[in-house]
Amino acid sequence: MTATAGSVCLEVRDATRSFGGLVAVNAVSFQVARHSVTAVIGPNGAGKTTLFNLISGAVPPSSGRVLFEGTDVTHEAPEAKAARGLIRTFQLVKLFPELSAVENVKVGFHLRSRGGLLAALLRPRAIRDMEAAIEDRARALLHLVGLGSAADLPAAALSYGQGRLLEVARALAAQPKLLMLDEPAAGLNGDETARLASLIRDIAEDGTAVLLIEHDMHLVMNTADEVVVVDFGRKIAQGAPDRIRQDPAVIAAYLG
Ligand SMILES: Nc1ncnc2c1ncn2[C@@H]1O[C@H](COP(=O)(O)OP(=O)(O)OP(=O)(O)O)[C@@H](O)[C@H]1O
Repeated sequence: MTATAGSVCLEVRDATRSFGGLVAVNAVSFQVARHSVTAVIGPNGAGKTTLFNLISGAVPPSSGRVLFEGTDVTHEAPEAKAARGLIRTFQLVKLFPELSAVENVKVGFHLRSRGGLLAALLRPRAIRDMEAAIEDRARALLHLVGLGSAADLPAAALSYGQGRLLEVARALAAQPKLLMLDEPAAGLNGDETARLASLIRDIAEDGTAVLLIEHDMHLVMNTADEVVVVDFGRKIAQGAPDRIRQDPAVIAAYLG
């Protein structure tokens, strides 16, 4: 399957999901380009979380397709998608509270490094080298998200906002090609949101496509290249933030 070759990282085609008589996601199609940030926005209950579940594999679609890097992954489990580089963080922070920040990030490496681990187990020297490389990389990622000085603190000692940033660092450890963020700014203060916005731009510029659900319009307008707007399960608009802000259908959805 080469239909999404080139600059497209993710393609969602006519994704549909019903729950009983309710069509939570209704024939939604869009693409996410490499090096780009795409935001999915919409009123409460519009279908954003269900759409994310269809893409990550947590919920199978009733119909439609999901293509990742040109391959049809519609019916793959979340773990298989993660191994391909489609990585999602969750709305709830699920960190290991007793482990240090750097240990939490190291957990992220194992989301994608299955084959290499067995080979390393057979060679103790290789394990030590690998562990040292992972430690260095984990500390570099903490530095990137602004938690360099908190590397050795237990995750339980971090503020809520720091915990969310730690979760992003852990997701980056898995070397995503596509990073899916569920409401990453929820619960963050203004400074943390500003740091997160610049971090998201850096991640995209480094080559990882970012797809986010976000209610914080300031973050959306400051980070997204492309905004997909859903309402009652349907895509009602798509485009650059400036255009979306003035779109009559979007304004009506939010006022209505
Ligand atoms: N497992 C489920 N069973 C039945 N209905 C569901 C299920 N999951 C979601 N829904 C319904 O699908 C619709 C879309 O929900 P969804 O959570 O995807 O919206 P959302 O845009 O993420 O909302 P919010 O912004 O409030 O998180 C809602 O009407 C919701 O009640």
